[in-house]
Amino acid sequence: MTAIVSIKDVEKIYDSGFKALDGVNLDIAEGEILALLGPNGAGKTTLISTICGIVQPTGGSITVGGYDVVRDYRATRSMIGLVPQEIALEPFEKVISAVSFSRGLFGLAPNPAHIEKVLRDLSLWDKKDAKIMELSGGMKRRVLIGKALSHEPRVLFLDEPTAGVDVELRKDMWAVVEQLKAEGVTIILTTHYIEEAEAIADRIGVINKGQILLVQDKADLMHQMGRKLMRIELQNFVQTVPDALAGYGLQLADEGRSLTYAYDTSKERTGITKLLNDLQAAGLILRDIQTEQSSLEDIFVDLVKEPSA
Ligand SMILES: Nc1ncnc2c1ncn2[C@@H]1O[C@H](COP(=O)(O)OP(=O)(O)OP(=O)(O)O)[C@@H](O)[C@H]1O
Repeated sequence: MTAIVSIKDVEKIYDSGFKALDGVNLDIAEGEILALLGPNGAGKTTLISTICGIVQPTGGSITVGGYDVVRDYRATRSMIGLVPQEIALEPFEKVISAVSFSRGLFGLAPNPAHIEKVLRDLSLWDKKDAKIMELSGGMKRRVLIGKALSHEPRVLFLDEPTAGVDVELRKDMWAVVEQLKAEGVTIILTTHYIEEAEAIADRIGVINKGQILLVQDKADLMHQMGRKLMRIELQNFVQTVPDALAGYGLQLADEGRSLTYAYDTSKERTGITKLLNDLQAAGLILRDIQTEQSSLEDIFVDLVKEPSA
């Protein structure tokens, strides 16, 4: 993997003494969409801010395109577009001026053709002369993306791009992200919405209390989610799993009143039919059967839950 962003042992202790990042290591591949999931206060914004050079890490190092974000700040910042969580726009400004002005901030010459492309891609071209105050919330968010894309960045950070946005607009936003990816932009987004990570990410990272708990290909996670658990309630109690059923990896539950069987729904053969026959042959009578599917949500909740005291 060619990493465009490389984060090594990054730590951030704020002046208050609070440790918001605690030894973060993460490589982000050129052209991927990485979703960072985490509960409130997990450190997502702090992590993005350190990569963008807005917050100084108190330990470790970060490179973007091979340049150090602290030492070579101007070089790295010019490669990055940042769409912040909060909408901070000048209400009386016109859409096209807001987006063009952002490009100027990076010391780049005007490029009306690029600005037009950005506005067209974001379906904002017909609103180019509208004042920001005349736009809907969803359009304002798209203006923020337009500003972040005005200087042709290679890496785009989207901090909670669809917080408080309705389902339809959320899907529009996902389509915009997909299109940017097709153009080769690397995208890192933070989100509270698990379905958002499921819908658009190539990889999913989970962060909690300043630590990365998991970074995995979405496809692998989905595979993990394809695992189901079957709980077989029995009429008769059993003390141990009968030898004849040893090959199934069954677990005793409910003090011998149930057996659980884990299987992979993505496999052609789940083994369920044979197991049910073998249960009968072993003299076990079934009272009920339930199945449970693990989801990304379960995985996420399991990862971030507080250990019980
Ligand atoms: N400037 C600051 N000084 C002190 N503590 C801060 C500062 N900025 C953030 N924090 C703390 O660092 C922790 C991580 O905050 P951060 O905004 O990075 O989390 P987050 O994962 O983005 O949360 P959310 O999902 O709520 O936006 C929080 O406990 C927050 O209170």
